[in-house]
Amino acid sequence: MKTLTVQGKERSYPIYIGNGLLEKVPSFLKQHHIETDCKLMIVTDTHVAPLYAGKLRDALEQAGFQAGISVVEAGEKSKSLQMLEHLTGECLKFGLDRRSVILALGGGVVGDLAGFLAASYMRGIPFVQIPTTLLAHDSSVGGKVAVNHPMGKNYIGAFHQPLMVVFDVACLKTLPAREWRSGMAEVIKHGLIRDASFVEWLDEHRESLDARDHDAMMESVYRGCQIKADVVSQDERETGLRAILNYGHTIGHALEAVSGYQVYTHGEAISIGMNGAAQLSERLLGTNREVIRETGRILKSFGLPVVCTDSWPVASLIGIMKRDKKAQQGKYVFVLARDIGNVEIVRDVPEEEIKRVLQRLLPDREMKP
Ligand SMILES: NC(=O)c1ccc[n+]([C@@H]2O[C@H](COP(=O)([O-])OP(=O)(O)OC[C@H]3O[C@@H](n4cnc5c(N)ncnc54)[C@H](O)[C@@H]3O)[C@@H](O)[C@H]2O)c1
Ligand SMILES: O=C(O)C(=O)C[C@@H](O)[C@H](O)[C@H](O)COP(=O)(O)O
Ligand SMILES: [Zn+2]
Repeated sequence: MKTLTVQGKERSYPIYIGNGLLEKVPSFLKQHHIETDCKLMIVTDTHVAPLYAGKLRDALEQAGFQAGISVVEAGEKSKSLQMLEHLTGECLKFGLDRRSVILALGGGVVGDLAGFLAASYMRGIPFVQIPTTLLAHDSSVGGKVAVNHPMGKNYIGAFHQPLMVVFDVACLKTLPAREWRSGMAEVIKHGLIRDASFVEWLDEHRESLDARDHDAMMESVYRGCQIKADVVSQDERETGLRAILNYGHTIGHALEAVSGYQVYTHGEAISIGMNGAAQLSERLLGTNREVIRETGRILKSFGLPVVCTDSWPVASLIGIMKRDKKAQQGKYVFVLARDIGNVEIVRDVPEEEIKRVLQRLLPDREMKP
């Protein structure tokens, strides 16, 4: 097992990464002074529940804990206020109090939703992130928890750091291929924003990663989490540096929202968004063409899309980007690439430049005005 630490302003917490860690959750809880008289609620989704919820509950019950299970429909649609209200009712019925702990067992959807439940239940109770997707190496670390609003992604949320993150890489073996690839987008993102040698490593280990070789999974999750933890430890609440973790997200979030969360996975949208951001970088920072080519090449080599096959109205995309959380006084803020492994935050990006790049990402001219 490997361990990383996220240094928070008020509190630090560990990220445990290893094989077969689900069974160890009870002992991790006890190490963190969660005693068996604290009620637990496992929040999970309809795909993950039959695979891992029983196993986790059995381990907890054997150790003397009392744990309920709440299952939400798999998919982004569950990141909603309605689902939050439903889960709050489940917790009340099960008798959770302020000493209780929520266990988020699943991908980023469950992590964001159950994390926000923990942030708001009785004004805040502890929670543990137990990620089961590759992408959740990103979402489980850093304490951004949220649900979506009909007008866009993650508009209703909080910063609420978990008690710990327990990443059992064995869970990744059952992940559908498309979700594996989607997770690779955020792994690659971590390399692109901070560590060119990690991008090289990913490139060299593509075959073992595609085969989900244990050592390759461990290394990619470890290095991805390490970069995320390092950034979050320096800027927990996104007052500056942390915004670099949003590379590809200004366009990516707009694509997810415009398509009603039905067409792209988060990682696919972010992949297209990173290609768009790389292209903007050439225009606005004079970044070398080779960086743009390399960005597209590495994403494509992991089976990720870099352009849209469906067409979306540019005006709608622009409208959503205007409401991006990084935007200030109506000005677009983008994370742009100087080089592989080196990005910067650029304020006041001209709308014409964004439109120009969108034209290159979209297939059908008729839909573009
Ligand atoms: N909070 C953050 O910092 C942060 C960071 C990145 C992404 N996110 C959010 O994360 C969400 C995307 O997360 P995701 O890609 O994990 O999606 P997800 O949670 O929807 O999981 C993807 C799919 O895989 C299934 N699944 C999960 N684990 C499985 C397993 N081990 N075996 C088989 N199937 C499994 C799920 O049921 C789902 O159908 C988005 O809402 C995104 O906005 C948040
Ligand atoms: O942790 C962060 O900070 C990130 O930006 C990580 C992103 O991968 C993630 O998708 C996050 O949820 C985006 O946050 P938002 O503030 O743009 O909604
Ligand atoms: Zn993301």
